[in-house]
Amino acid sequence: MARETIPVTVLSGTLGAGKTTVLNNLLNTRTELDIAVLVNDMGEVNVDADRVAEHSDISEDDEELVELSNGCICCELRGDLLDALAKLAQARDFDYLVIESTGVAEPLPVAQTLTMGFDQSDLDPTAFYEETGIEVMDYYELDTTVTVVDAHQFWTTFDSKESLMDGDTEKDLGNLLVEQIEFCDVLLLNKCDLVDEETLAEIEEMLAVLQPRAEIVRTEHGNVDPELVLDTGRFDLEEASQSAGWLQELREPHESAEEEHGVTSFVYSSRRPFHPERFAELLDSLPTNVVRSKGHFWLAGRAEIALGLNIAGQSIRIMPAGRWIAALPPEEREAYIEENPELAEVWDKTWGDRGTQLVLIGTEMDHDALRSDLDDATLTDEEMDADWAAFEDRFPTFGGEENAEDTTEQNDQTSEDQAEEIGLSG
Ligand SMILES: Nc1nc2c(ncn2[C@@H]2O[C@H](COP(=O)(O)OP(=O)(O)OP(=O)(O)O)[C@@H](O)[C@H]2O)c(=O)[nH]1
Repeated sequence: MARETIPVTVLSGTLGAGKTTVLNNLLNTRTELDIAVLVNDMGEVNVDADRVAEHSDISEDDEELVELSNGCICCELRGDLLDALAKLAQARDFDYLVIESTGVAEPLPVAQTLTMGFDQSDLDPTAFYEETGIEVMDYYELDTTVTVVDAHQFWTTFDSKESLMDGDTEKDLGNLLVEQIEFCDVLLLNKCDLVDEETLAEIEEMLAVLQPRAEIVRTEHGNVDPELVLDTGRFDLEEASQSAGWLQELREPHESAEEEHGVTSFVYSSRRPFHPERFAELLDSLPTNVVRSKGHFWLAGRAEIALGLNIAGQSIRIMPAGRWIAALPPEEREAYIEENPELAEVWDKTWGDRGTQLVLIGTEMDHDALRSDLDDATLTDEEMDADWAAFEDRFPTFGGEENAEDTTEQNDQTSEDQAEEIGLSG
């Protein structure tokens, strides 16, 4: 069967969710596809690759089993990933590639690496690429991104403050889980044998709100019908990047009806700034049934930039979310408003575009109580007239807050780099 490009499935999922088990199942299930495998492991010894070799027809000496160890393919090994795949495609004939990423990998950068290659990405070209000019997209096409979710650990992951080191970066487990859920085409809810029906239904409800686009499939011991994860043609970078539930909710806010298991989402909007101390206290004591929150907010005393909020389980991250249009030099501001006439509708005479928009997703949330708590954290009429700079402010400050450049877009992919975990309670 002659193909122009080799389709690729990427398996993500937190540590121990069952990625290797799924992979072994795929390799052992009779399919007419000749599958090559790339396994990424953080350690020096690629344990997962050993287990794939042990449990399938692919041997470790086989060129169709590629190991990338000692790092993560979503960060420091991105260039190595491109090289390894290009070399693999040159050396061997096969129909399909499955990549098992480490439990700490973020799926978006892996997908970007595979779809953009060296030419369009910020990666330094490797010697192999300089020499051959061969790009990974010449051979491959990302077909399906799959996230394996551990049903047994699901709620505990959100309740814990555990984090893992990925190289020099500390990654919070709740955050990783949410990122992996929010960026994928298929969600495998694995380890269903360990969880009762009620809990499974509750998790499924949450998954569907966090990621409305993905197909959700229950599995036990990674047993999945290959047709659901191989050659589905489901992947689309643009769609996948825009598919997170919180993003859709921000675009088209609606009060979601309570489902059977109480999972809901809503958008909180306000045109008053938060009082830094009261808002910090509120975040400190946020009920644990708020599982996810995302958006930007206006903090009194921060006239230049919007701050971004990223809550996943117990992890709260604050990052710069872009410069207020109102804080741009007059000429730029006017040019921007001219290009975006819809801004006129929300423009406030005094404060311009400053305001707050947050999506909250959770189980059995009391929307009215949360809205009222959030309202109470905004400035009172009296405080509106006070000196905002005098308020106690525990929120992080960011480089360039005085003269932030080119951040008119509410783009948290770049600002995630500057994200700070706020140790509000500590
Ligand atoms: N009870 C039960 N155990 C499972 C299931 N799926 C996997 N396991 C077990 O869970 C453990 C972790 O599974 P792996 O497949 O290694 O998970 P992984 O995601 O590859 O783990 P890392 O590579 O360490 O991130 C193994 O002991 C599996 O046998 C399941 O559906 N039910």
